[in-house]
Amino acid sequence: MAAAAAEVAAAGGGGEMVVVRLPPLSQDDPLFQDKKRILDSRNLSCLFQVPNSCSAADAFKVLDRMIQAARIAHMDELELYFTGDDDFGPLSTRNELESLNLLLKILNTLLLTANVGAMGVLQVLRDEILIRLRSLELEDNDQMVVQIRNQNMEDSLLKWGEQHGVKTKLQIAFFEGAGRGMVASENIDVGDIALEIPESSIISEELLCQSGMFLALKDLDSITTETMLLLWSIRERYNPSSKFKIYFEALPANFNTGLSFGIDALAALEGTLLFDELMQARQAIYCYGIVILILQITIQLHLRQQYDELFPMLCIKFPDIFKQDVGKLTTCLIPIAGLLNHSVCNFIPELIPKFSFNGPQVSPHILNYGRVDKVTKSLKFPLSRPCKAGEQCFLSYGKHPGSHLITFYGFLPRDNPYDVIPLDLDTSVDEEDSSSPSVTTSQTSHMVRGTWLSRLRGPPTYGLPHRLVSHLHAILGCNQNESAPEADNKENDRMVLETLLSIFTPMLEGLGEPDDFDRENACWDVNLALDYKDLQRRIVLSIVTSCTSGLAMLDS
Ligand SMILES: C[S@@+](CC[C@H](N)C(=O)[O-])C[C@H]1O[C@@H](n2cnc3c(N)ncnc32)[C@H](O)[C@@H]1O
Repeated sequence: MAAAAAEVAAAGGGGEMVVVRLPPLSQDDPLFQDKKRILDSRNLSCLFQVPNSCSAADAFKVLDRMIQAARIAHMDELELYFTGDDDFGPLSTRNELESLNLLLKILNTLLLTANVGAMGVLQVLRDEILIRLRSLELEDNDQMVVQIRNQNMEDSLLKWGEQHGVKTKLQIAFFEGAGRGMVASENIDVGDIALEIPESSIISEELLCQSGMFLALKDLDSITTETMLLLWSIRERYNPSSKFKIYFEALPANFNTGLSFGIDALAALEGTLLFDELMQARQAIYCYGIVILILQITIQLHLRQQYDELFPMLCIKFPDIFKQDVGKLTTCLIPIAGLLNHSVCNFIPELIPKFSFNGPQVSPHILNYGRVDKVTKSLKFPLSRPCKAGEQCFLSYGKHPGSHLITFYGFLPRDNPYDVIPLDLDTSVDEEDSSSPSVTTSQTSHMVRGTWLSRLRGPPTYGLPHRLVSHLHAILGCNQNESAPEADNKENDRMVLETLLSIFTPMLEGLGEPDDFDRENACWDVNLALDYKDLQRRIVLSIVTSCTSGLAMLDS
């Protein structure tokens, strides 16, 4: 947070004001214009003033506006696309966690230097944010099932970590369907550091640079950091005196991901987006594999096999790590932190009707961990929301759709807001033709997702994305008009819903009926492929159902 010093300004009536500044929107943000438009339409800026002497109720009114501004600043592309301009939020757990944590950080910084007058109101604001963050705990009533297993290897790994300066409030446990994960060994609050890994225990390019292998490889043309890390890891894995011996021994014996799908699983996926994604990823690996094979001859190691084994692990990228501090490093292996399981940012429970899925409804505890602390020379994993003793602590691997998570990690989360189906409408209209200036009707790339994630089911959008609906109104030449007779507007809605039905009904038919498969005896990859197909079917079916019930509403 840039210069969030305690600022106190004189108010008109002689009283004093606390000034809270949010970071201005970055002009480099591709969503800058959209965000600015929404902020302006709500008369919000990044500057807020709260009189020192105001009541808690008045302070909360300003806080609500601060939170609104923070939510808009943290909107991602999907939230912008799926959220109507009049949706004040909360928009998603991720958005809410990021927004509240930003405000908490600003208020904590202000409190460090605040005068006595400002202290009271700042504390009221900070406490309210903590209450809101702690209330997100309520979601964790349905965790993954713990399994009792021999975990000598995992205990050795934690002991190894301790000896190498790792500090942690987490233990390792086994979970049904997810392998190992990390569990809070005590109550950990918002902002507490759950895990701290010294830079010297991270397998990164810097470590590589200190090895003899780096000297041998660095002059090879087009060798990437990932390849060098891979080669280093393969050799180090069999080095009996390696500092990382225990870490390598504790790696999973096999990685079951989409990249290792067999022919039956691929056949089940034919015609889906995941099929295309898997083919592309395999192609990329094939090219990458050629580089490896050349190197294999050069350094005479039996690489291919280990390459296949290690590739997914090496795919675990931490793109933000070292961003500011070291600059170029992007990929690294982080012992112990690599045991944190992923949770998608589910929606806030009161907003998501739980009729669609009955599985675990959890959201990540760790969202931001991207920087090596220059002072402590360690990578810290602070909590963005509390984790109670005994509960699994989840990390967000990023805003990934299910297809990506299957391809590289081998699992498919439920209720993932990033599971969207892209829709290319190849007609565009001049924006001037649109009666609604807030909608980019020339945008032809649209998308849909499960309509169970929408708050609005009735007109004007019937649970469908407002941008898509507005675009269709425009290209069908049937824009809504408040002064037109109701029957005309209904007819316009009908045209849009029927057009959508004509797109999605064949798509649903193309996905076929749910397979009458003996799931119990099917291989893991076929089951995962079928889960994915079921999810696609459920998304498309929800669109068809929303259109059909919209048409029924228009009839009634
Ligand atoms: C970085 S590792 C996490 C530790 C891993 N569970 C282990 O036993 O080593 C990533 C792998 O954990 C599993 N995983 C992570 N999050 C999961 C989730 N929410 N559901 C199911 N499996 C998950 C997947 O197998 C994934 O490839």
